[in-house]
Amino acid sequence: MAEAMIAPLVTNPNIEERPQILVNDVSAAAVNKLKGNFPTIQTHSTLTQQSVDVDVVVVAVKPQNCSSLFSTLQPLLSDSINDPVILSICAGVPIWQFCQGLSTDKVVRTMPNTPATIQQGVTVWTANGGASYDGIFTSKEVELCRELLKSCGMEVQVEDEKFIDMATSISGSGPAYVFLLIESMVDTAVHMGFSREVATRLVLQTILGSTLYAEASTTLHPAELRNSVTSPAGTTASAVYELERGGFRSNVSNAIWACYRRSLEMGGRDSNVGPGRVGELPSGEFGDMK
Ligand SMILES: NC(=O)C1=CN([C@@H]2O[C@H](COP(=O)(O)OP(=O)(O)OC[C@H]3O[C@@H](n4cnc5c(N)ncnc54)[C@H](OP(=O)(O)O)[C@@H]3O)[C@@H](O)[C@H]2O)C=CC1
Ligand SMILES: O=C(O)[C@@H]1CCC=N1
Repeated sequence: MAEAMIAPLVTNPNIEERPQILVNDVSAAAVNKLKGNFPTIQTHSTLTQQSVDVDVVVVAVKPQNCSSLFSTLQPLLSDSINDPVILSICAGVPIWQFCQGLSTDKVVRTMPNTPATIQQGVTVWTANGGASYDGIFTSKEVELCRELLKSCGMEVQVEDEKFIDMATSISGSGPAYVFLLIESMVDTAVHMGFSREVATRLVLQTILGSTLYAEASTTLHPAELRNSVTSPAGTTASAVYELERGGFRSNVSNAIWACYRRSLEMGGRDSNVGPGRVGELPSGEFGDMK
């Protein structure tokens, strides 16, 4: 995911002042791949003081690697001359764990997605403190984070951390649901006899065109757009009947709830939530997240 966020910073022609990017990754293969794709960035396989004397430290390790990263990063941060903002993209890991592990309050939690690679991502984010972050960050620091996230596409700032776990299940993991739909449609078209190339073109343009059409028709409910495709006694009605019979809507909904539960679970929270479950949805107010 870090690579998806670096790409627009290096390649977006609309960025006037390119930031200096230092990347640290314990995986030599990951470092080599990044260096190969983006020769202008600096890469290191061990963290150095130089890596943290920056404005923003983006933490993009897997959630299960956070505590080991914290033990290496914390001493460097306490010696840092810059007191950088820590911007996490880690699914599930709550802000308080970063504050505790890194001895800083300057933590921004985000949930980006991979279309960032082509500046078509959406990132949901919040700064520690929510609406009252101003005792923790300067407005310049918050705006710097916003600019960084904007380079990846759309950014949506939320005031309550609970929305980050929810966004993980919609926009963070969402591209995988769409890619699975693409794969299913293409494979069926190939099964029918289309070449893979034509099948892929038909499916991608159908999804892209439908998305742009829905975006241009915000006064219409998606059901109205669907109804306008569905001729009486026609082909679409037969397809939609089978999708509904197979539980399409509830499958999508169950998948999203499962994703959300996993995000809560990874943050050590009560994850027995959702339809038919007894757990309470997180209230999510800052200070109430532990
Ligand atoms: N993939 C996605 O679409 C999205 C991912 N995220 C979040 O982004 C984070 C990264 O996910 P993803 O990019 O898929 O994972 P990857 O495993 O591809 O990337 C993480 C990289 O961090 C390296 N690493 C592990 N420990 C350390 C350490 N202590 N210091 C430096 N580098 C380290 C890993 O090396 P090694 O492989 O050797 O462990 C790996 O190269 C996760 O927290 C995830 O929740 C958020 C939104 C979307
Ligand atoms: O699968 C994951 O855990 C990460 C977080 C959101 C998308 N990918």
